[in-house]
Amino acid sequence: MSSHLERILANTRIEVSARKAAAEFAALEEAAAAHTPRGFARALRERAETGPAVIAELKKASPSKGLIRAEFEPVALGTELEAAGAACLSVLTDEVFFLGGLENLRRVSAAVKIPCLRKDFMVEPFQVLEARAAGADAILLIMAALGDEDLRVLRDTARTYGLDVLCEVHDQEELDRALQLDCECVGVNSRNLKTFDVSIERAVELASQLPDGVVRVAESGIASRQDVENLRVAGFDAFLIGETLMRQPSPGAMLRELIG
Ligand SMILES: O=P(O)(O)OC[C@@H](O)[C@@H](O)c1c[nH]c2ccccc12
Repeated sequence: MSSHLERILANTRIEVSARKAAAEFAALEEAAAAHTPRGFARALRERAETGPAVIAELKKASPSKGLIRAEFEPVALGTELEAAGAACLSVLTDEVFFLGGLENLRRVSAAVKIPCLRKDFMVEPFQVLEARAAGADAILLIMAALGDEDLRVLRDTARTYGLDVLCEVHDQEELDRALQLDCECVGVNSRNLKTFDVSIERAVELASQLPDGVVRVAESGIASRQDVENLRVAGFDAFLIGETLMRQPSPGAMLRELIG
């Protein structure tokens, strides 16, 4: 039986190779050159000095929760969350499972000043070019998704394009691998992508293993100000929050409550 993650990755590979086959590389390179990456890790580190640094995620739907937000206007959401104090944004670009898209990233990134993460399942370097061309300032690399060699190639490509990397782990073994990759940010995902179980306690446990040199990001299942506080006390600098914001009529008001 294949896990949720394997299903998503299989679909991603098919879609990426189709887009790559149809791509106009000169136009993509031109769009990439027109976007100067805005220091995702730096923005988080600076914000963490004075309070919780939130990466607010624009997520319309997910395979674990189905439709999360029916009325989904990415630019309005992004600007609202920026005004409410988000340090960075995360924009889902997977179309099939998360009802996102690169077009959302392109529009949101152009409308805000804060750095934007391309949230997707990165399996090959072409997606890094796409990310920067769509205005991304950082990409996500999921340790559970790929072997070390593929991850290294993606990290090198991100460096070439000046994008920061958020390395996602959910256990000690993945954390050890992530540290070998030497990424700017390490995220502990409280959601197991193979089973979709969520456990914030697991993130708290792993926090003490994260070195000082990286931006420590707690991901998923953060539902209250108390959750943010607990994770902060455990040692996290930054908090990736999607569903809790997206379920609210006013995500900005909710964000103020979480960090205020
Ligand atoms: O909506 P939540 O529970 O606040 O979670 C946000 C984010 O952590 C989650 O969307 C996520 C974490 N890692 C991922 C990898 C792919 C897709 C999505 C994710």
